Amino acid sequence: MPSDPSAHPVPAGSYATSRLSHVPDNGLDWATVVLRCAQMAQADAWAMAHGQPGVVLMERAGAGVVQALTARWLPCPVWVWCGPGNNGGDGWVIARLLEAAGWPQVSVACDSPIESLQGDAAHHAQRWRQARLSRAASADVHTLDQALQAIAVQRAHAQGRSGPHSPAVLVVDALFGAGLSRPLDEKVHAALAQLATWRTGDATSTPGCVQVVAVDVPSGLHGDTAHGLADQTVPCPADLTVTFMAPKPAHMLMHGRALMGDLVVHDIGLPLAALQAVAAQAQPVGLWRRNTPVVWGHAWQAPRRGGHKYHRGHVLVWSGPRMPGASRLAARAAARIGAGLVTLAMTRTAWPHLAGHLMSAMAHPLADESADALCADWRALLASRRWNAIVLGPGAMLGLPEPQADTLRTLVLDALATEVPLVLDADALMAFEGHPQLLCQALNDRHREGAPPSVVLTPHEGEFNRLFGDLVRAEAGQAQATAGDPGKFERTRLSAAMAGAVVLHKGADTVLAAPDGRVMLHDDAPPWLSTGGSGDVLAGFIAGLMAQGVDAWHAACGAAWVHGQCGHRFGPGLLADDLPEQVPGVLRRLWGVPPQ
Ligand SMILES: NC(=O)C1=CN([C@@H]2O[C@H](COP(=O)(O)OP(=O)(O)OC[C@H]3O[C@@H](n4cnc5c(N)ncnc54)[C@H](OP(=O)(O)O)[C@@H]3O)[C@@H](O)[C@H]2O)[C@H](O)CC1
Ligand SMILES: [K+]
Repeated sequence: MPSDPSAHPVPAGSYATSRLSHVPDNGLDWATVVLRCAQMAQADAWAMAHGQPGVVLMERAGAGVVQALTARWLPCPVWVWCGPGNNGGDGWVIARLLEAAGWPQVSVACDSPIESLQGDAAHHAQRWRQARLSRAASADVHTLDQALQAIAVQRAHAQGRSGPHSPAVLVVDALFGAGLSRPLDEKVHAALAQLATWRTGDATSTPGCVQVVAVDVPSGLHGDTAHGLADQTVPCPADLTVTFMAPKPAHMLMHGRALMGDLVVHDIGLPLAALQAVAAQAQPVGLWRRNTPVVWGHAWQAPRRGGHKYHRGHVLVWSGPRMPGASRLAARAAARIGAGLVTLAMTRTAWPHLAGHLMSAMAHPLADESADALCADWRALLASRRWNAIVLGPGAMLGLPEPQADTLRTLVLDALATEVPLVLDADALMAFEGHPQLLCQALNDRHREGAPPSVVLTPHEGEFNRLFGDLVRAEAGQAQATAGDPGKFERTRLSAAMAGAVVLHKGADTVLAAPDGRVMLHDDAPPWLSTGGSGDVLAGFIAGLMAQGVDAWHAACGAAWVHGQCGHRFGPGLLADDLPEQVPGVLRRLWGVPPQ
């Protein structure tokens, strides 16, 4: 046995979604979770308490960065900037392993004296020093100021000779990672900002002449929020970021992702038991998950032989007078995903123009001579039969009796007064702009503590901010006085808790949250989905699933997944109208139905 525990063989291996093929029964796997920084530290602590020394984990972390880095760049001058904690510890490993791999010019900058370092970082700083001394090389450590001066010179000398795989200087940012506890001080921020300027290129240098590898996260970015602390700017984006075991929220949220460059999630060998221990501590709501069929498939089954259309539920879709296309998209989506029957409720004036366009869906005309008449007819329709789900919002407002928002608010509150599962989208949410408490009150009146939620709200970022912005800021501000923006995960979680409803916060990084604290990330939205009407289809998918008896949470997660898959299947040129037509192929694959 080698005497140094960190000299154990390092299992290689980057993050691979192929691990999904052997997930255990509860679906918990490193590849399906998003861990907050504190949870990652818990997993590390568990592993250390169960026989995996911290220095070994650090060795594997550093080796993972070197593996990703050497796969991308040819040997070139490297500066490793080490911070005072374990992020810096990874940096010392990286410097040593790069030199061991034969990289000729590796320099280290650290503003903390080596003697002041603690624990695993101190161990690896000493190992770096010994490795240097054993080769009779200088073990000088530079300050960040000295590093900046040297990089300026190296960069100037290399003008015109750098390329994408051989920058004039490669900087490894190992200053701060998961332990960032306060905003960067001015000097460090300025050094990173200078690096960012060189990286993007300026009057005297070409872009890519200086490139950056971030260890865990670009320094200054908080892993949980994807922002700097107290809303400080994150000074220097990376070309490559290597994090460990599982992505953190910042790696998955769009504005964090944009700062990461290429992302590698490296397996440092923490066992599944460490994750299970963290999950146990996160009960009763569990860990934040990534949206895959593994986590909702059990709640939604293929239609059975012998079933009939009434088993598959009846969806009622509110159709506004002037934008009937939106509600028709939602109706078709609900039917395609399996609802047995779909009815569109529309004003009598719109009825002749619209009813002829409906084939499988039914239409129900409502009086529209006044807001009172319309609302009375709507209430009568709500009470007239056993609806299994309602969609209200797509194209809902334009053309309603004035004041339009007041009329729509009444229609929404009437629907909320029933017990029918409900999707509130677009206009139905915006009708409550300036009155979020009114919506939250009605939602909470219907939501029974301990019962599964029965309403899904589907705002995009703009709608979310207009509806919940102030409430969430106030709530988050009370919890964390100086932390700044709590990030999309936390904002969505807070809104769901306040509303007593599932909130599906749309975007390329859709975050879903339930009132009990469950949080899910849907990070698989292809760019083709950003087209008019795409959200209307999503609302229809959710209602179509709820009509079949799927609870609001699993319906929202399942619908988001189907929506993404439909986008992938169609690809470029997608119109929202195309999405429902992709559902048969998506479901065929999901359920393993053999091709025709
Ligand atoms: N499984 C894994 O993910 C592994 C991760 N590893 C690496 O470890 C870091 C996290 O290490 P940690 O020591 O917890 O944190 P940092 O190195 O990021 O920073 C902590 C030290 O920095 C000080 N600090 C924090 N913010 C600032 C600031 N703005 N300015 C100056 N100094 C700051 C902090 O001081 P305190 O006063 O708050 O104590 C600490 O001294 C993770 O990111 C990975 O890179 C491991 O290698 C193992 C496996
Ligand atoms: K870093």
